[in-house]
Amino acid sequence: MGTALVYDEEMTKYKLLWVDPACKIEVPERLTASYEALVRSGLSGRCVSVPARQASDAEILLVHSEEYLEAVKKTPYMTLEDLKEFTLQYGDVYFHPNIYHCAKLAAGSVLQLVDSIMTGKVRNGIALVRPPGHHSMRGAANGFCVFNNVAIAARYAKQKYGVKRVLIVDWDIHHGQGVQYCFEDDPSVLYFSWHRYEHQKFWPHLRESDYDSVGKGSGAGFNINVPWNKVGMENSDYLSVFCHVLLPAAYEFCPDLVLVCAGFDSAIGDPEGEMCATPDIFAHLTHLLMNLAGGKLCAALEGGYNLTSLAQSVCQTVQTLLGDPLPRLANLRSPCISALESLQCARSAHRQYWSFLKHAANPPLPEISTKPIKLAKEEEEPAETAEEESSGEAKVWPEPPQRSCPPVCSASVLPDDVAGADGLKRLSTSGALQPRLVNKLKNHFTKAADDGDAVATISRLHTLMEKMLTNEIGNGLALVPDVAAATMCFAQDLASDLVDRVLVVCVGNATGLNYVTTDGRALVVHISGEDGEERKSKYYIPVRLKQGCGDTSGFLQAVLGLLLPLGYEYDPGLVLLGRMPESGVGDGMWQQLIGLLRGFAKGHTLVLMQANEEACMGPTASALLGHPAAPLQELGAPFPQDGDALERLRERLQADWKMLQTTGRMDC
Ligand SMILES: CC(O)(O)NCCCCN
Ligand SMILES: [Zn+2]
Repeated sequence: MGTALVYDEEMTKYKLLWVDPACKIEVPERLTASYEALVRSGLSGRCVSVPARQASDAEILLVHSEEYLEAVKKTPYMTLEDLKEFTLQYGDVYFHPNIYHCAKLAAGSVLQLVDSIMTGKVRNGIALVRPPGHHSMRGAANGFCVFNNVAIAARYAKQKYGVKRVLIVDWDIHHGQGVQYCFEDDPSVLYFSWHRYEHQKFWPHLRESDYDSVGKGSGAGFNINVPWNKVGMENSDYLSVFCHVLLPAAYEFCPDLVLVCAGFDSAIGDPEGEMCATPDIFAHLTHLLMNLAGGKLCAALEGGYNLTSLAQSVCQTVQTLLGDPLPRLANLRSPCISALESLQCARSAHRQYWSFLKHAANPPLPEISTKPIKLAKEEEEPAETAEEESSGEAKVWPEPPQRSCPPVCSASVLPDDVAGADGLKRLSTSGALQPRLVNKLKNHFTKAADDGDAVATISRLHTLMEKMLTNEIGNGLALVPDVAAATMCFAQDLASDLVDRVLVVCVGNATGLNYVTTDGRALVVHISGEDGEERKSKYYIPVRLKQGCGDTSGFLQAVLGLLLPLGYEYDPGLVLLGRMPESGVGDGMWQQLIGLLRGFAKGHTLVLMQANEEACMGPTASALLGHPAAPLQELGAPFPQDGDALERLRERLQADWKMLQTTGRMDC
């Protein structure tokens, strides 16, 4: 199934008609720059074009009051003076004779997206709209927003399609207080927002934007705020919050639909956010949400005021929605102290509501100051767009890397003709495999299995990997006689000769995985139900689930809170996933694991399975081909001792692995 793109140039036909420094950045060019970049890159041609439509009164009234709607209805007939007068009653927003029409189109566009996804016409999609929506409230416009496009879409999906649980992820750099107010007592909508806050010194200066606003009444726990108290946040800060807060909660919530308040003012170069995360981060943020809700993801444009980073970020998002391999995020740095404090505060505030946080450390939280706030300097003279910025140095960043389209045959089980015993000889004569390597492999393998099929296996694996690294195939699946032996020898000999770093993930009990990985050429994470070999090096990480890999919630916590952050920090050139016989891992969890691992190494994943596991071939190949993983059943809490052990392991490892940190010094 495809990716929908909703865009209508009518939504460019309104603009600021008077002087207002706070609103000058919200210009029609935001939409044209985004759309034209999608056209130029060929991405719009790969999407299913879905027409915009006007939201009806009834649909708008799902969120807004009648008096507010009636008031906005009058604006098309107002004089310029009346429009200015009308605007004064709201904050940082402007009206225009055509904005009511565009606001109905913006809201209706997101509803069109919801229809296309819920009726199975497409898998996912994005609506390029303005005016944005997430600040607008039941009875008020605010922050360039008139109708709350995403809040209306959430209510619409529940009413029309009986959707039980909606996840709203708001990666815009401003707090969508309109969305928070709409659902704060509603446990069927989980709202997650990060936002520039600077201890309330940044617009909209709301005390309820802080991390301790967790929702009210039966909605307690279903509102997650992560305030950024400093500017300059980077990719690693964003990914840490996804891995250690959003994703565990999102999977535990188990949504039927994911809506994204896709604001790109959180990207580098944006005058509002002043953050340093690069446009390719949105490829990963999108990817990390795409295995939820069976892939039903609907993104709606919110903010984004640097036309260059906005357009690049939109393209990165759409290209991921289309299923293309992700760019590698090179040299992630450690999350900064301020980000770790925000992460820690959000986790502590939600500890009582989420089982994944049950065993999280619980240090005392800093006092939230009650003294009156001094507005940040830009409140007097708001920042100009990055292009026009004369004073400050204009931010520069590298063009996001090219992302090759996935090769046609993206998952491949090598035909047997390569498997012949002479396979290796051919490889060695072809020079593909240095003779010394042949001997090394042979003596490794001959111990493990009889000479014939061992050699055959090696040649098969090598061919698969070669094809991957030349991008002839995206990823691969190999059935081998002995997964443990194949994985071991592959990691130590085969792969490390062809890529600089191999992430090896072993699932299930296995003996003899005696990895000696001290040089960092391979990072081995072994998730099993038994005690692995004790940790010899930073690069061998046994993760033990006392309940075994069949315990999906424990397994998922290990994947989200350990494996993902490790993988991002390690940044492998290849991922090797070995499924040991009788691993006990469920198909759904197995598909989620493959889906998430595709985010590394530009999707180059090689899966090794025991030859006799035909039953698992289908689900594995489906996941390798990028089909969304089957939604997991509602997750119970991880078994106490596993939850606790995983938290203790994470705390022990964070000295070596910065992306595992979740606490800063609490001196804020
Ligand atoms: C949609 C949005 O979140 O980007 N609006 C930002 C309004 C800023 C007003 N100072
Ligand atoms: Zn914003």
